[in-house]
Amino acid sequence: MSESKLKNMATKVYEAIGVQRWLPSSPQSESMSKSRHDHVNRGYSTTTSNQPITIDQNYISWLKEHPSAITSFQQMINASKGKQIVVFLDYDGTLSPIVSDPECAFMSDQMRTAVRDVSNHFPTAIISGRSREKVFDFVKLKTVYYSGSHGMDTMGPAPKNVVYDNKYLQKISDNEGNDFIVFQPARDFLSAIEKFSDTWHAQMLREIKERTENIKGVVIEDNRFCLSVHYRHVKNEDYKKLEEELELLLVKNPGFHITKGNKVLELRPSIGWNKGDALKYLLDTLGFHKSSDVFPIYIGDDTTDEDAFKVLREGGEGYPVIVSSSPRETVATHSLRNPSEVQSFLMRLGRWGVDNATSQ
Ligand SMILES: O=P(O)(O)OC[C@H]1O[C@H](O[C@H]2O[C@H](CO)[C@@H](O)[C@H](O)[C@H]2O)[C@H](O)[C@@H](O)[C@@H]1O
Repeated sequence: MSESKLKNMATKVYEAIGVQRWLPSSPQSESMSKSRHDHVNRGYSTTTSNQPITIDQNYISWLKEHPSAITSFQQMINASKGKQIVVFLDYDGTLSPIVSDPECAFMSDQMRTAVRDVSNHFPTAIISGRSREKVFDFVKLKTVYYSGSHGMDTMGPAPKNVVYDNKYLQKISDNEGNDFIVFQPARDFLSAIEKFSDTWHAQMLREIKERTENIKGVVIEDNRFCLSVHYRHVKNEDYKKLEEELELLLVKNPGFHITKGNKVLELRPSIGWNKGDALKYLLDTLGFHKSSDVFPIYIGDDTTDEDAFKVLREGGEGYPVIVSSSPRETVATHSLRNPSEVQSFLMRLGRWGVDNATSQ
């Protein structure tokens, strides 16, 4: 299927389900622009067990452009005044540390508590490259929206006043009678592929395995609407070969493209839908059609999170936060060093939610 056909199809999907694009227009507030240039209250060097830790000067300069979201917390709260805070989180590298085995990227109980406390006060969604089911298995919270396969498979507590088309957008209930919404914008694409013998990912998985069986260290992960090919354990000299094999695979499967993440190559259907689209879709579903009503916070560490940061920057509102302990090219305005800083930030936000609820 050609790329233009796929694009048309994606447009039709949006029209069919009545997705309104969330396109905020108001300029960046003064307090937000000011907070970008706030002094960053992180030590230039520090010590643990008498061992000096030197912080890279390039990182310090970068921090001035992307101040700590913890240090700037109060400015963020000021900028959100009168608006509903909505929290978006990436999973790997944000809520769990990067580990060498993708199956073992567990979330700590403390992080789970922090996310739960935040979700008790603010609508909260996790948008991940992994399959939705896998993220749920790690997080295990029913109060949160899950958007897997880079936003192509979204599920969460069913909001009121939503019109279901029972194809792309469905309502399901669990054994306890709780209602959930499921939104899969790439569904047409999957069924088109499914017309041929078995499912596309079964075919692709088989072919990737065949093509990469002689490359030591490759780990393939089935993320339902996307396939991840991990190369963290592949020797540098074998990387080129892996890339070439995947490019050859795309020649036979032109409806797919490759994106690059953290030591991972991802095969994705070319439907023009990314984490930024998922963010806009979720805001719309939650009833925030006007940017002036909402203050979205998005925290993520991956290149794929940049699409969501861009949505917030284009709107001039919200709070895009990159998780990185080294200088990185990013459109995020703020930063957190690692998942443990993400946890501190979320704990503070959860506490603020409690205080704010009791003071009202
Ligand atoms: O959008 P995300 O939630 O950040 O998912 C992106 C990919 O994350 C996972 O891979 C990354 O984390 C692994 C565990 O720490 C690590 O071993 C791997 O090298 C990283 O790329 C996940 O396994 C992928 O499927 C996701 O696409």
